[in-house]
Amino acid sequence: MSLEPVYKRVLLKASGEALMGGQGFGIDVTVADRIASDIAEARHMGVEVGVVVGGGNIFRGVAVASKGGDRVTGDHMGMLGTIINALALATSLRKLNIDTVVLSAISMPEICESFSQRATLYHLSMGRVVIFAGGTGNPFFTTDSAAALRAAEMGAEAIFKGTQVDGIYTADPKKYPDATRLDRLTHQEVLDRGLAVMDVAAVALARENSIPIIVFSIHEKGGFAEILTGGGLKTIVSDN
Ligand SMILES: Nc1ncnc2c1ncn2[C@@H]1O[C@H](COP(=O)(O)OP(=O)(O)O)[C@@H](O)[C@H]1O
Ligand SMILES: O=c1ccn([C@@H]2O[C@H](COP(=O)(O)OP(=O)(O)O)[C@@H](O)[C@H]2O)c(=O)[nH]1
Repeated sequence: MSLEPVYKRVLLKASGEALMGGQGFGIDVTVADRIASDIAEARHMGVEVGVVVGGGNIFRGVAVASKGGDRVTGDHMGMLGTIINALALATSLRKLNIDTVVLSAISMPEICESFSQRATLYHLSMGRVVIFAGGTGNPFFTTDSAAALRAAEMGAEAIFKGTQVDGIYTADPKKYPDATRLDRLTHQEVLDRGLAVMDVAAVALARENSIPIIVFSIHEKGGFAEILTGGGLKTIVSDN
């Protein structure tokens, strides 16, 4: 029995670290395949899906800068990492016969299409999963900000932040095991309480555009579909 989804058009943010699985670096194909199967389930329910993939499993600009490298070059490396991840996830989706297109914020026409809002809306209307690669295309930003930006551009009803933990806690649960999960917050509360599950710029952009953020664990098989039908463990960030 499959339940009706509560949402029709959503943006899923999958962190690069999630794709790494148990490895120290790179992409674990079994994890990419599993995340793809969750996205396929959403498509089979008729939900239109845009995906922003992170790149933290390959490079982070700050890590390059902390070892004496140039931050902007480091961020360029990070953004290229997100494109590698996007191609891997697209491959996993196509293995499941899910029509998928990669749109990159950094033009590389031999490899994938360039991002535009017009292309995004066209591909969504054709029933394709749209994977947004290259973050925002600018250094000093994150793929969380790209998620908020693309969600606004595609008219997503909500941002689904698939992460290592099953919601927003009173403090980072990895550092504070006594922290408790919060069911509901406003964007302003996330900012005021410094709940660092998503960066400030991303939360502020989502707030400006009245887009709810739903934080859930990307590691639960079938979790995305469950959250889409209104169930599952999660935190909802919304102003109403
Ligand atoms: N208040 C909080 N509630 C939940 N997670 C938090 C909180 N503060 C920090 N975090 C951390 O934020 C991480 C989620 O961000 P995510 O984007 O998945 O990871 P990364 O930034 O490494 O890519 C969690 O793994 C968690 O350790
Ligand atoms: O708009 C963006 C998005 C990403 N990045 C770079 O790409 C890296 C990987 O992205 P992110 O850290 O957001 O990935 P995630 O934490 O989701 O794996 C970042 O550290 C930045 O160096 C960037 O410069 N601009």
